[in-house]
Parts: sequence; C-alpha cells; structure tokens
Amino acid sequence: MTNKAAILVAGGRGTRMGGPVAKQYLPVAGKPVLMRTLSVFYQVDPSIDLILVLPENDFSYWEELCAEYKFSIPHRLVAGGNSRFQSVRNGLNSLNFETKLVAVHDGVRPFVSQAVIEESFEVADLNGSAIAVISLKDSIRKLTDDGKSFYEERQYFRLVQTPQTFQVEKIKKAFAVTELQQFTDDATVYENQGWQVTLISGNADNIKITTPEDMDYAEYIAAKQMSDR
Ligand SMILES: Nc1ccn([C@@H]2O[C@H](COP(=O)(O)OP(=O)(O)OP(=O)(O)O)[C@@H](O)[C@H]2O)c(=O)n1
Ligand SMILES: C[C@](O)(CO)[C@H](O)COP(=O)(O)O
Repeated sequence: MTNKAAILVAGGRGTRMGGPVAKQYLPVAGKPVLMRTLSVFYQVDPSIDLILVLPENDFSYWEELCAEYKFSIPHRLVAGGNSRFQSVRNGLNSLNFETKLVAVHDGVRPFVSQAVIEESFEVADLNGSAIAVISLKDSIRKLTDDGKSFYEERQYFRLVQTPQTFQVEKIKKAFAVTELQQFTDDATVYENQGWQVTLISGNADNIKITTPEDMDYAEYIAAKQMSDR
C-alpha cells in the first residue's frame, strides 16, 4: 500500500469555458484532459492512490468515456461539492488511513511536470507543505476601490499553481476546522491554521485550462511535448 495520494479536483462546471461538454472531459490532442492529468501522476509512481473528484451526475459519463478511450489507469471516484473547497474536503475525507502525503491538483492542469510532482512530495514530507508557484513576467499594479492604481514590486509576488502537497494529518485538520469556504486554494486553508507554507518552483506549461483560448494553447503544449519525445 502506498502512503501517497493525489486528489484531482474536477467537480466544476467550466462556466468560463462554456460549451456543451465540461472542460475537464474535452479532448486535447485526441485525449480527454482528465486522462492526461491522471497519466502524469501515474507515471510518477503507479502506487499513488489516485482520487478523481467529479460531479456525482457525471460518474456514468466518465465511465463511458474511460471505456471509449480504453483508459485503464486505476483511480477512485469521489463526488464533488458546490465549491472547490467542498470538493477538496470530500477528497480528503476519502483518504485511506495509511496515507501520509497528499497532492491536491486541479484536474484541468494536465501539463504539470513529473519533476514538480516528485519535488512536491519530497518537500511536503520534510516541511509539511509544498506549493507550486511561478514568477511573474509582466509588471503589476494594485487597484483601489476609488479607481486608482499603484505600482507594486513584482519580485515580491508569485502566481500560484497546483499541485499543493501536504502532510495528510495537517491538511485534514485545516479543512476540518475551517468555517470559511471562499478560499480559492488549499495553501490558504493550511496557512489559516498559522502554519507557514513552503513554495517550490512550478512549470510554466502547467496552465489551468479555464477559457476557450486556453484550449488552443493546450493543443500547442501537447504538440510540443510530442515533438520533444
Ligand atoms: N465545485 C467545484 C468547483 C471547481 N472544482 C475544480 O477546481 C478546479 C479549478 O477550478 P476552475 O478552473 O474554476 O473550474 P470550474 O469551476 O469548472 O470553472 P468555472 O469557474 O469557469 O465554472 C477545476 O479542476 C474544477 O473542476 C471542483 O472540483 N469542484
Ligand atoms: C487552486 C488554483 O488553481 C491556484 O491558482 C486557483 O486558486 C483555482 O481558482 P478557481 O477560481 O477555482 O479556478
């Protein structure tokens, strides 16, 4: 039995993407987004307990999709909630008792690198958490409520990705005691307990597929990965 798990959250509806099929099921270079994401974690270590959080109404659709694509990577399905926070909490509640480390990852980030996943488990094992972030390339400005804007030094900011990997005992406690559910990521829930998060470098291709133009970029990244092999 492994002591590592990955919760791939895909319980959303993809309203910013639009379209009749939710973005997590759309094919990129001929393979549905979620199958790509599951495959990366499986390639890192086939013994990772893979938990896929989906809207409960989509379970049978997903099973049909797996049959259609002959997708055989073992994983467990867990029902999502009304918010990302609730979907992650449902995933955490489904962990086996022997699991010591858990990576929480957006199902719609299929281009996370194996190196980032490996490092996130190593660093979380040592420090309690490992949060993938990348530096900003553009300048930034902070907006105020009265319509003004101010310069901010970009060296003090990072863009936050997933995976966000944690020691299970700590992240389960953080989610169990947290009342506020508007947090947009898991690092913030952890930090809300007074624990400092540890940042690691993410990979630039690890985009969160969110809007229609991201699908073009995703096709480009997938083609680049194929030609690099
Ligand atoms: N109730 C929810 C909402 C979101 N997510 C997941 O959290 C990840 C990041 O969320 P986002 O990109 O915002 O996805 P959606 O909520 O589907 O998109 P939108 O906000 O455009 O509706 C996605 O993999 C999404 O499926 C989830 O598991 N459960
Ligand atoms: C978790 C996340 O992907 C980190 O950048 C992000 O906060 C998710 O935000 P969303 O509004 O749920 O897409």
